[in-house]
Amino acid sequence: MSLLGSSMSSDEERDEYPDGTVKLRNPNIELMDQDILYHLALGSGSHDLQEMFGDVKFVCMGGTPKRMETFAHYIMAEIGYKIPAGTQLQDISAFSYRYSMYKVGPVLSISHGMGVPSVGILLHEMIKLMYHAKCKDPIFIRIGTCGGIGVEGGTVVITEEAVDGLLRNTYELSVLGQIVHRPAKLDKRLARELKSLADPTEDPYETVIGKTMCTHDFYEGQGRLDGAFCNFTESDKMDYLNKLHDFGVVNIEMESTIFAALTHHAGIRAAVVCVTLLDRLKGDQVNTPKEVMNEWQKRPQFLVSRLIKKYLSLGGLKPLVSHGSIRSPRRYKLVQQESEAHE
Ligand SMILES: O=P(O)(O)O[C@@H]1C[C@H](O)[C@@H](CO)O1
Ligand SMILES: O=c1cc[nH]c(=O)[nH]1
Repeated sequence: MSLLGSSMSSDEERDEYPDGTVKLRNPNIELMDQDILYHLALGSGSHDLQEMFGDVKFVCMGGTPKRMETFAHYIMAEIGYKIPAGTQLQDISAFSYRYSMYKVGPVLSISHGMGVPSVGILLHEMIKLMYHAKCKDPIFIRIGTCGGIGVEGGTVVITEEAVDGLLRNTYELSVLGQIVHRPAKLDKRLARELKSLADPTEDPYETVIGKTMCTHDFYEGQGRLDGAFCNFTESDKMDYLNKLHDFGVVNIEMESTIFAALTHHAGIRAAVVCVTLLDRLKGDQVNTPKEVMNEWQKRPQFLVSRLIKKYLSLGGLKPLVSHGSIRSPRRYKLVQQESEAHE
């Protein structure tokens, strides 16, 4: 059985080796002398990727470098991970000038930029990185922001299903001039587990679970009246947003379909957790003060940290040391079996 369980039914093709390492659905890669992960400033020939990343269990992604640097420092304190005195967390991908990546023991924290193409390039390279590093059962989580539909600003939304602008549970792309569809499936059990980690008595905000619509544009694509162009009326917009609401869409963002589709295609468990910056049924402009929004952006991080600590069974108490002991896959396995026994 895989280390952290699996969302795939037995009749589906599993894209993992039996030991839980990530298998690529691309026969070309293993025939190459080396694989350059260009946008990460890493490569299988230039770096010992297994030594650098072999212990990774959680790959956390979000739009901005600042958010992911903040998350790296936050999770470091939460899991009690120590780096040598006098050193600092380094941006591993700094020289790509594209994405920022921080490693905190078993957790990677990476910025993905805005929109499907940007996160798509990163996902290809991160999935290949997991393969080259022989990571076992990594979990991918997007920690994002979004617009809410019928929920207040500051609400945390866990995606149960990602749909595109036509409300299809799929990621569509063109390959060699042909339209290809990939199911945009997230791990429902992981989503429910995240929801169970919300604390309705302690958290001064709501955490909900529902459908997420992923668009290719922030303005017209999300039915905003305040872009540089707009050919529809306020009433057209409200009809559309109400239709989304009736369909069960709780939030709109710009990465979830490809995030769900590529992780599913790679047999990787994944979740999307976003905070709403506004309720789109009440307006279009994001006008909440920056300090408030910065606070809100930490809310998905709190939830993801609870999940990571649950899997590492730390409760924020047991300190980890850099490398060495943290790499024991056996320990992770025992912890997971215990937590499954309690479900
Ligand atoms: O994770 P982030 O906050 O970047 O996600 C959303 C979707 C777009 O990338 C961006 C639009 O403001 O925010
Ligand atoms: O309304 C919003 C807010 C954040 N991100 C989005 O994609 N849409």
